[in-house]
Formats: sequence, C-alpha cells, structure tokens
Amino acid sequence: MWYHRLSHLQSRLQDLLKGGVIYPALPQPNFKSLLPLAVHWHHTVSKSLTCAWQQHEDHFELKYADTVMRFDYVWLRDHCRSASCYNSKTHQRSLDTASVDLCIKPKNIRLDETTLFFTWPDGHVTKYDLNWLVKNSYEGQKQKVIQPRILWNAEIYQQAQVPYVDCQSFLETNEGLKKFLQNFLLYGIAFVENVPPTQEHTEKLAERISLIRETIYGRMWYFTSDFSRGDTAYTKLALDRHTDTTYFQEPCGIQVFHCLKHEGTGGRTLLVDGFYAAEQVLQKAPEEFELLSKVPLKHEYIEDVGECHNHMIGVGPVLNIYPWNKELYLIRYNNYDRAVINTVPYDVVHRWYTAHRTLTIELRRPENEFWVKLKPGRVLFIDNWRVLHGRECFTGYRQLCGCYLTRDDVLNTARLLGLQA
Ligand SMILES: C[N+](C)(C)CCCC[C@H](N)C(=O)O
Ligand SMILES: O=C(O)CCC(=O)C(=O)O
Ligand SMILES: [Fe+2]
Repeated sequence: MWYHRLSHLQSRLQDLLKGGVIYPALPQPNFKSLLPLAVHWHHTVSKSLTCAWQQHEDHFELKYADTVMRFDYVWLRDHCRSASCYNSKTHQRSLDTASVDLCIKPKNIRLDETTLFFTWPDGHVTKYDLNWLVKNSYEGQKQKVIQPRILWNAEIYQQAQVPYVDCQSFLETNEGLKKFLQNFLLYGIAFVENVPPTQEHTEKLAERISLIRETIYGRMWYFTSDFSRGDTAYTKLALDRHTDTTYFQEPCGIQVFHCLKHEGTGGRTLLVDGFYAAEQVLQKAPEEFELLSKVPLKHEYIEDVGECHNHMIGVGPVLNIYPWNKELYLIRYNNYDRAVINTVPYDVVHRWYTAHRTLTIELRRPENEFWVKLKPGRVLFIDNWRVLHGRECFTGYRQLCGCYLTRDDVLNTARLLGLQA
C-alpha cells in the first residue's frame, strides 16, 4: 500500500521539480453541473494588465498578471482585510473563521481596474487588491523559493571568496551585520574575524544576531577533551560529519564555534553542505530522496555521567521538505546519535538503508569537504539545519567555546535588515 503511495508521490514530485507553472491536480469543472450558475469569463482591462474572472460552483477563478488563480470561497471570506475582520495595526485576524459558513458563496462580484469586490450573503463587502491576490495565491506563491541559497562543494565555496566580516563592523554597523547574514543565508556558514578570544566576546557576537538557545549543554558552552560529558565531542577522537542535536524535536538552528586555544596537532574542522549532497541524491535517485524525506527516524541522547542525567528523543526524517514546493529546509544526519529504527517495516527499512547509503556517499565525496582550522579570533557560525560539521582527531590541549542559537531569531534579524529569509 505504502509502496504504491510512494511511487505515486514520486511521480508527483518529479512533476513538481520540472519547474514552470504547475497546476494542482483538481478535477476539471463539470460545466453541466454548474448550471444554472452562468459560467463565462468577465473581462476588465486595467492600464496594462488584462483581468478575467469566472465564478464556479466550488471556487472562484481569476486570470491576472499571467497567472491563473483558483480560490476557495471560504478562503476568500477568511482573508477579508476589512477593519472588522482584520487588525491592520497588529496584522492579526479578528474574524472568527469558525463562524464562516463552509458553503459560503458571494452574492455579488464586481471588478474595477485594481480591485475585486465581493458582497457576501450577509451584506458584508470584501475588497481584494488584485496584486495582493497574485502575491498571496497558491499559484503565485508555490513557485517561489522561501530561501535563496548557493549550494556548494569545496571548490564552489573557495572560488566564491566569501569575505570574512570584521568583528567591529559586525558589532557596530548594520552593513557589517547584513553582509555577514547575507553570506550566512546563502552558504549556511559564515566567519567573523578579529574577535578577542574569550567566551564573553563570543557571547556578545551571538547576541548580536539572535537569542542564545540554552540546552542540556548550558547556555554558552566551553569544552576540552576532558570526558566531562557522556559524548564523544568531549574527547580527542575524530568525529565524522554530522548535524547536532538531532535528538531534539527541533534541532538547534545555528551553532557557533570559537576555538580559544589549541596547543597540539590536528583538530581541523570539516564542513559539508548537506543540501548540496541532498541535491545530488535528488538528481541521481529521486525516489531515494523521497524516501529520506518520508521515513521518520528517532535520534537519541542518553547520558549518565556525574551530575548529568539526560534522555532526549527527537523524531523526524533525514530530509525535511516543505510539502507545497518540495524545498528542503532541514537535514538531520547523525549516525552516532541515530536510535533504534522501529518506526518502519522491514522492506522499507532496506530501501531506507539504500537511500541513506546514497546520501552518505555524496556527503563523503572528498570534493564536497571543506576543511578549516579554527583559530583564536575567528568565530564560525554554522547553519545546523543545513551544513554538517566534523573534526579531525587531535593531540594536545584544545579549548572550544560556543553556543547554539534559535533559528527564528536569526531569521528575524535578517528580515529586519531587508534580507529574504
Ligand atoms: C559540545 N557541544 C555542546 C557543542 C555539543 C555536543 C553535542 C554532541 C552530540 N553528539 C550532538 O551531535 O548533538
Ligand atoms: O570539537 C569540535 O571541533 C566539534 C565537536 C562537535 O561536533 C560538537 O561540539 O558539536
Ligand atoms: Fe557536533
């Protein structure tokens, strides 16, 4: 059953990925059943754009600005922006949606050059600006990517010569902050230079763009290979590429690393763009991409060391995509912390392992690995929903400090600076 549904979804996915204008697979209106409702196009010519509309039994159809849009009547009533339905100061809905008749239809429709007027059965009038409708319709919306990104492998990232932002300009100017955030949003990693190598300065940097997300590891964390916690991060061992806190229901959005000291060898940081690798899987084996985005997995953190007693569980697929445009927004990849798989039957398990292998092969291609040696003064911000990190084994004394940030608040800062996020 599930198998069939998956292959159906897969062909749908391929359709969606072809790009261009995609219409939902709605049944074609049956014109006979629409009688006595007169179905014909009503035309209006505005200054430059032609507009036409048609009232159907179960939806309203509008052609404007080269877009054919279909609107549900309840949706139209629900999105009334009149003063009694919507508070434009707070941008909040006042209308009680549950009070709308689910079979509602307009009593009268009128159109002028810029605006559509609906009169509802109770006499209430809703005005829709045509451009607002284009911007907010499903058809106008779903082709837009939420987050523009540049997917990278080592060569692409190095050739882009992304400039590091200076600490002072980051802290004291909006241009510096904006430049930093723009790079961070595009590549999923960004560096700040000339930071005094202390935990306090690292914290100041973090607070400039977001709220620090306090977790079981604390607010700001500071660690050496002292085995103080029950996790291999607190050793000198190499760590393969992974994302952190996969065992949270919402994995931490951003990770900040500042190496305050290292007297020894090795310990380079590995960065891999998980979205680049996922894109390769999508190109080469779309059904495997689909499976990785559908099969829910558990990740788990069990700790019982000293005073630290924790048991965390997070559930979700490896690849998390927006259902309406298939845009990837979160990768959960940590083979160390992946828990027992008991959420899928054996045949799907096998196909999942195959898909996971394909993704792993992409993630491990040497050309996708970007290695950096973190050093005092250079702070690295990693999008933990996109870019995997790892580390080479090391010798000697190494101190790393940093923190996690809440993703919403980083995006909030970016939007306030005028960036698309
Ligand atoms: C040391 N630091 C606090 C950064 C994180 C340690 C978390 C390590 C864990 N295995 C994970 O991947 O989530
Ligand atoms: O030691 C490092 O460079 C990073 C270790 C790690 O993966 C982590 O702390 O999340
Ligand atoms: Fe980590």
